[in-house]
Amino acid sequence: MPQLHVLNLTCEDRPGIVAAVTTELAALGANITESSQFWDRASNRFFMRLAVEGDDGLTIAHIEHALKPSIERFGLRTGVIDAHRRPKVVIMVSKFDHAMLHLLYQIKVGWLNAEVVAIVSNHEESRITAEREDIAYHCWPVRKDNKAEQEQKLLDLVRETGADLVILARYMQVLSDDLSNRLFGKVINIHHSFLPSFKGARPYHQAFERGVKLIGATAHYVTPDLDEGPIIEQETERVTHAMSAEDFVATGRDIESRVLARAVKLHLERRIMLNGNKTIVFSS
Ligand SMILES: Nc1nc2c(c(=O)[nH]1)N[C@@H](CN(C=O)c1ccc(C(=O)N[C@@H](CCC(=O)O)C(=O)O)cc1)CN2
Repeated sequence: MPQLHVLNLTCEDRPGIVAAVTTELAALGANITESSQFWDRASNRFFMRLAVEGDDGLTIAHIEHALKPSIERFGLRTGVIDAHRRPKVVIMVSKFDHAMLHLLYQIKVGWLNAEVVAIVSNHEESRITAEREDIAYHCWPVRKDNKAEQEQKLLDLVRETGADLVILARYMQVLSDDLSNRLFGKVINIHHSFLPSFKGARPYHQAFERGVKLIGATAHYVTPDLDEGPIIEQETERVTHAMSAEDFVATGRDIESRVLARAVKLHLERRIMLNGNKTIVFSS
């Protein structure tokens, strides 16, 4: 079966990067099936994503070895994954399970290529879903006096399962600075507002009180600063004066679910590259 790998690379921009990299891949007999690139003029940084198909003997090590000349010449930072490998994810949820259920459905129908290795919650509400789906469930209530202990359990779980991504699917606890930094780039949160508006808890009620005409949801990487992480995906929907805050909540559920699932798919397909506190998204 032909091997399919995804390659992300970045370096300071200068002429010759694409020619050099594609020549090295061609020498491996690899075929580039998709190519995306971006030059950030402000930082003079170059970013590229390549989908590379090769014969059944092609490995990540072969690709990394072939790119060594360009890595040295241009100072490339590279990431290579086997696109046939099924990424492992941990889903974290509190009481509202709509975004988690949507992820499980999108995995079930094959739209999202991922294996849920565990569901973690600070409440018992979703245990029945996990048992139905035959997924390990960890209920770790968080209080001020046990936060560090509970967060260490999450770090251990990520290490033991080899999870590639932690998804905060309406998990309503603020992760500590240490945990956020240690897992930076591996934790995606869905915030139930159109950031940067209405950060924090109860954004729909904030929006209702403000009298907005649009509400939305934002998927972002988690950083120590609440709701300030690099934005991956957003969507909005019109609301009216006749709608209550509860109507906002109901309208927002589907937006949150769609936005989070799209962000997770983009991440697992290595279509997102971090650029400072922003993201570059190489959509399909
Ligand atoms: N380090 C971070 N942790 C988390 C982030 C983040 O951006 N950085 N996002 C949140 C999710 N979230 C909004 O999207 C959010 C969650 C919780 C709160 C909050 O104020 N929680 C209270 C407790 C609430 C409760 O127990 O129900 C608190 O932690 O004191 C605000 C926003 C996930 N974590």
